[in-house]
Amino acid sequence: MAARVVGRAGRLALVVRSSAVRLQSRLHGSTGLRSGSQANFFPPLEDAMLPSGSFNNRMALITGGGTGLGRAMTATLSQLGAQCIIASRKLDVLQRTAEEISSQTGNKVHAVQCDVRDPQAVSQCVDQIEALTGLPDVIINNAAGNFVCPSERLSPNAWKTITDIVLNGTAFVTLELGKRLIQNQKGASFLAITTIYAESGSGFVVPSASAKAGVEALYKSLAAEWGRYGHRFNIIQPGPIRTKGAFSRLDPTGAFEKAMIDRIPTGRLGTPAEIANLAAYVSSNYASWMSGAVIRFDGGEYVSLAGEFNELRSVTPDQWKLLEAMIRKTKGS
Ligand SMILES: CC/C=C\C/C=C\C/C=C\C/C=C\C=C\C(=O)SCCNC(=O)CCNC(=O)[C@H](O)C(C)(C)COP(=O)(O)OP(=O)(O)OC[C@H]1O[C@@H](n2cnc3c(N)ncnc32)[C@H](O)[C@@H]1OP(=O)(O)O
Ligand SMILES: NC(=O)C1=CN([C@@H]2O[C@H](COP(=O)(O)OP(=O)(O)OC[C@H]3O[C@@H](n4cnc5c(N)ncnc54)[C@H](OP(=O)(O)O)[C@@H]3O)[C@@H](O)[C@H]2O)C=CC1
Repeated sequence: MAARVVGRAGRLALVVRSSAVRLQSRLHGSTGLRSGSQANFFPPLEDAMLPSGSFNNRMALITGGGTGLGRAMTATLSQLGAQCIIASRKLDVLQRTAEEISSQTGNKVHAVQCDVRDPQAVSQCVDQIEALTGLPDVIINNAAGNFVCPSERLSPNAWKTITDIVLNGTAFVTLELGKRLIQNQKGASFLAITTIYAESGSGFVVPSASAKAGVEALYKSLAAEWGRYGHRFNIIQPGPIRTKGAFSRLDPTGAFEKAMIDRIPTGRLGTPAEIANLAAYVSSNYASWMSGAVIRFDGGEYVSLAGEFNELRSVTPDQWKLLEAMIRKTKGS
C-alpha cells in the first residue's frame, strides 16, 4: 500500500514538474517578459501623480540625483514646483541632468559636487546649499554603492567602500542637515531609499544589505527622536527597477533578469517614474502624518520570495484535482 502511494506521488511530482516547465516556457518565451499576463493588469503610469504646484516654494536635496532613480525623483519634484539640488561625486553628470530637467520644467536645479563618505565634504556641500537656496524642506538620501560579490572575495576596502557610501554617507548628510535645521527651527521631510533585502538580508550583496539595514535603524530611530523638531523620517524599499547603475553591477550579463521577473507577482520590473511618484508623495505635505514608515515597493517580490508554498503557482487545475483527491483520502495521521 505504502509503495503504491509513494509510486503515485512520485509520478504526480514528475507530472507537476514537467508541466511547470511547459508553463514557464509558455509564459516567458524567449523575451523573458510575461507579456499577456499579470503585467497587462498592472501597467505603469508615468505622469506626475500630485497636483501641479505641490512643491512650490520648497527646496529639495536629492543625493545621487544625477542618475537613475534619483534623477527620476528630481524630475518629478521639479515638475511639481520644487527647487532641487542634486549632489554626488561626478559634477559633469550632475550638471547635464540639472540642465536637462530645468529646461523641461522651468524650475531651477542646482548641481553640487559631494562625496558623501567625507563628512567635511558634506559640511561644505551644506554650506553651498545654504548659500544657493537656504536649508532644504525635503531631503532624499538616495546615493548608494553596490556590486554582487561572494563574501569570501571581499577585501576590507570593498566592505568599507560600500558601507561608507550607504550607511556613513546617509548618516553624515542626515546629521549635518538635521543639526542645522534644528538650529534654524525649520522642519523637514527626510526619506531614505533602501532595498527589500535590508529586512531579509541577502547573500552576495552583504555590505549593501548590512549598510541598508543600518540606514533603516537610523531613520526609524530619528523618526522617534526628532519628531519634536518638526522632522519626518521615512523609508522606501524598492524592488528591482532597471537603472544602468544597479543592473550593470548586480546583473552584468543580464542572466538573472528573467528569473527576477518570474518571481514578481505583478509580472514586471518597476519604473523610475513610479518610485518618483511615491517619493514625491512621502516627501509632500499630503504625507505630513507619515513618519517612521517603511514602505516596500516591489511588485510583490518580497512576499513571493518568502512564502513556503508559493511554488505551487505552477500546479495546473487538473493537477489540483488529483492533489485534492489524494489529500482528502488521507484520514488521520
Ligand atoms: C539575482 C539578482 C539579479 C539581478 C539583480 C538586478 C537588479 C537589481 C535588483 C535589485 C537591486 C537592489 C538593490 C540595489 C542597491 C544599489 O545600491 S544599486 C546602485 C548601484 N550603483 C552604484 O554602485 C553606483 C556607485 N558605484 C561606484 O562608484 C562603484 O561601483 C563602487 C565600487 C561602489 C565605488 O567606486 P570607488 O571608485 O570608490 O571604489 P573602487 O576604488 O573602485 O573600489 C573600492 C574597493 O572595492 C573593490 N571592488 C570594486 N568593485 C568590486 C567588485 N565588483 N567585486 C569585488 N570587489 C570590488 C575594489 O577592488 C576596492 O577594494 P581594494 O582593491 O581592496 O582597494
Ligand atoms: N535600481 C534598483 O533596482 C534599486 C535601487 N535601489 C536603491 O536606489 C537608489 C538609487 O539607485 P540607482 O538609481 O538604481 O543607481 P545609480 O547607480 O544610478 O545611483 C546611485 C547614485 O549614487 C551616487 N553616489 C555613489 N557614490 C557616491 C558618493 N560616494 N557620494 C555621493 N554620491 C554617490 C552616484 O553618483 P556619482 O557616481 O556621481 O557619485 C549615483 O548617482 C540607491 O539607494 C539604491 O540602493 C534599491 C533597490 C533597487
